[in-house]
Amino acid sequence: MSERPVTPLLDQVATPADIKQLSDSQLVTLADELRAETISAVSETGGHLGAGLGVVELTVALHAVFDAPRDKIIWDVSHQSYPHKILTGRRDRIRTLRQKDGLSGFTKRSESPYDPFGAAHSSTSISAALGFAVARDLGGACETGLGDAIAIIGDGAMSAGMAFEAMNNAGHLKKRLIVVLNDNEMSIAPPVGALSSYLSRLYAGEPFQEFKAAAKGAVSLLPPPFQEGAKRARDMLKSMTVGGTLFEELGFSYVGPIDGHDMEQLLPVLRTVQARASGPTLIHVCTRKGKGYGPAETRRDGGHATGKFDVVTGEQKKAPSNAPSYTRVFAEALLDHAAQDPRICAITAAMPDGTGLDLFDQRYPSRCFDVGIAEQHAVTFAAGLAAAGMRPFCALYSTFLQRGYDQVVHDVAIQRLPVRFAIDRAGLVGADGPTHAGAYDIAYLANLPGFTVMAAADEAELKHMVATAAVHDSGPIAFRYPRGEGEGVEMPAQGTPLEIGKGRMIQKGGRVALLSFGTRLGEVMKASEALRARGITPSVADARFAKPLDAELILDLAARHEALITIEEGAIGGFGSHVAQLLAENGAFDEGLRFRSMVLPDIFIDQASPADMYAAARLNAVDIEAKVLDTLGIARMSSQRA
Ligand SMILES: Cc1ncc(C[n+]2csc(CCOP(=O)(O)OP(=O)(O)O)c2C)c(N)n1
Ligand SMILES: CC(=O)[C@@H](O)[C@H](O)COP(=O)(O)O
Ligand SMILES: [Mg+2]
Repeated sequence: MSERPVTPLLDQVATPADIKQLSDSQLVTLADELRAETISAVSETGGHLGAGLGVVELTVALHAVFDAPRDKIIWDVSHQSYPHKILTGRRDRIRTLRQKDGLSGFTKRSESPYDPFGAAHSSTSISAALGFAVARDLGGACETGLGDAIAIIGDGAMSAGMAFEAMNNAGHLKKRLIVVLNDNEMSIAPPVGALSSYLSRLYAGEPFQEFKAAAKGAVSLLPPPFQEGAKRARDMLKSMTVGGTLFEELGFSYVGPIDGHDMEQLLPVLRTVQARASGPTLIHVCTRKGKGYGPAETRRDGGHATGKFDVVTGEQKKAPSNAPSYTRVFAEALLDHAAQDPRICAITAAMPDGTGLDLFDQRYPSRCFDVGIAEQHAVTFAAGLAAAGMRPFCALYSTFLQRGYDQVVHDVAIQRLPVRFAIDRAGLVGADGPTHAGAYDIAYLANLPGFTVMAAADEAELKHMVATAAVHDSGPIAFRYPRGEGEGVEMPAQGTPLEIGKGRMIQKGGRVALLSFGTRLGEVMKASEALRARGITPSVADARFAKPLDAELILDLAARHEALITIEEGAIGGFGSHVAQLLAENGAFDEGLRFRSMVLPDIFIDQASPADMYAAARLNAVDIEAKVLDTLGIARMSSQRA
């Protein structure tokens, strides 16, 4: 395959209207070209590859049959939306995907009228589509008009409670709503759970071929209300879905399963549903993640996400690094503790590899739980385990823990249950952008009575924090750490539990104290070096705890310096706010202390490299240096940034 594919039909498609001019056989060719273009683009940008490749035919078929943007095509998670972007006027920018100032890796309302609803967290599509459908029937207004609402949701995303809340409501409201269940038998990792087994049973040994043969007369293959009476249809449906499906019980007409890579099945089924559906309809489409690109198809994760790669060999182009990732440090530290303590168990919500718990699962499968995309359940399940004397580590990305917040408050904190929250991807994560930023956990956890909240300054600290959490039985405890590699510091042979609520002095200086919480400590030290060259040696401390605060350390810093500046990788309302409260309550401002708090700005920062995102957030060394100079009232003649 050449790096820049030859794409004569794709070249004719500026918008979906052009697709409607093509014959069915041309649509098959268009799909091939679209697949090649997707592979080529992602090879240059990196990103989510496998899911998009799995829906190439479905994307073409949807745009051929439905009338976007009037009809609302809503991609769940939307990591599979790159082919959709190529067909909807964004092909000229597709090679900017996930880059600074480029296209988002997800659907985004501000990016295109063909993205009626933004996403990146899973299982929201059916709810959103139902909202559009109900608004349409209530006479709502939208610039592009309101037609059909079509949610495309994966089998992994379908396992989340929110999808079922939406199905439950949709089945009750009985509005015309189309759900395409894209079943590739994959989440990021192989899917888990009873629903996954159920879906497999729905098509185990099922008659794709028979369906294909008969698909041209698809009306006769479809269930009421699409077609009454055709014996052949009834017989076929019987063999496809013995005894009615769960979806039918929820009030949906169920169509399928069909082969989602076969236009001869997709097009007639979508056309028939488009022409005849009157209520909620679920089309069960079977696809393969990574379809049509060998290196993706053969990967364990179906090529879910990739760095830049060589199209011909599939080889990734990422430069190797010597520092261990924070995730790995966490995972290995937890294994050490689990070896000593059979009460330790681990929970992930569909991210075993991303959280490092795949290692735990290999070593201690009976104590490791992948609960699927179900963060709410993960938290309360962990609470139950804790209440019964286990020592659960609930390992979630900061951004996904947001979904389990009521459970954190109601099931964990109020009951003072010792659930250990290992919060990965804390801070800005780079190419996934604002939907995945771990920006809020400090604020939303440190405000909870009885919660202990830590942030690791480096990978050695992380090891100590895992040890701290392992023995902390008096209430909930969280420790946060970022995506990516550590600082390359020397590692202790084993972690040592930290004294709860005690920070550490890193360097003693004068005039200004820099109080860091988390991995900005490296930038703080760089800023300190730059300031030293200007004749200012700041004191530097690592707070380690946002809750409980080290009041003694902080008040002492306040008493001994003209200025105190906090730095954290979190939104307003977090560590700095707690420090401000402490200082105010203790009269530190009355004594004339100049206090500044460096936090993530009150905006959603678009995707870029983490360093660029931190530059946008003004949290890099140069910004810390500038803040010190401003705070001390020193002119910044040679500062690097105005
Ligand atoms: C709430 C939430 N939890 C976890 C994730 C991480 N995540 C992104 S895609 C994905 C797997 C989705 O599987 P599926 O819906 O089957 O789509 P596929 O990739 O197989 O097409 C997961 C777990 C997420 N985006 N949102
Ligand atoms: C779409 C999604 O939510 C995940 O695939 C996410 O992009 C993974 O992020 P990491 O690469 O940080 O594991
Ligand atoms: Mg899937």
